[in-house]
Amino acid sequence: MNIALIAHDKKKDDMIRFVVAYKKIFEKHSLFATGTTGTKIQEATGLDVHRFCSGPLGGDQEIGAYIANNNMDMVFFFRDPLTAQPHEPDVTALLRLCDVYSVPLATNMGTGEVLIRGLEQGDIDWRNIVHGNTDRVTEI
Ligand SMILES: O=C(CO)COP(=O)(O)O
Repeated sequence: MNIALIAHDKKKDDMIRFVVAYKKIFEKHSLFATGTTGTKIQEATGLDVHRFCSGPLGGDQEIGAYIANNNMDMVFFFRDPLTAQPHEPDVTALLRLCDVYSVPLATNMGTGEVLIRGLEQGDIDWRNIVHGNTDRVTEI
């Protein structure tokens, strides 16, 4: 599965702890992230993560394009609901695309726990049907 990992600054520590805790699951999948989040995950876990631009510089939109092209199966986007983001329209657009394409999305660690366990026990396997025989990007 292709998995996107994104965290606003005040949620980056949560994201690192989360990926460290579930490294054994994440390492079986292709990981994608916005720039700073991806760098921190790589440093903390040694996992291979494809990094897009930083969120405020277009990274959310790049991940949105993957979703629109059926190239992203799951999104972990740990948002900071208490801090205004300069790129709020991009954030909203990414969340919207998850809903448009029914891509499983966790916006906090609580839901993230459920989603990652669901992934491991096969609850997200229906995404393989959605893929069909389209040419999917699994790595760049
Ligand atoms: O701002 C972000 C998501 O909206 C995250 O971007 P970074 O991972 O580059 O900090």
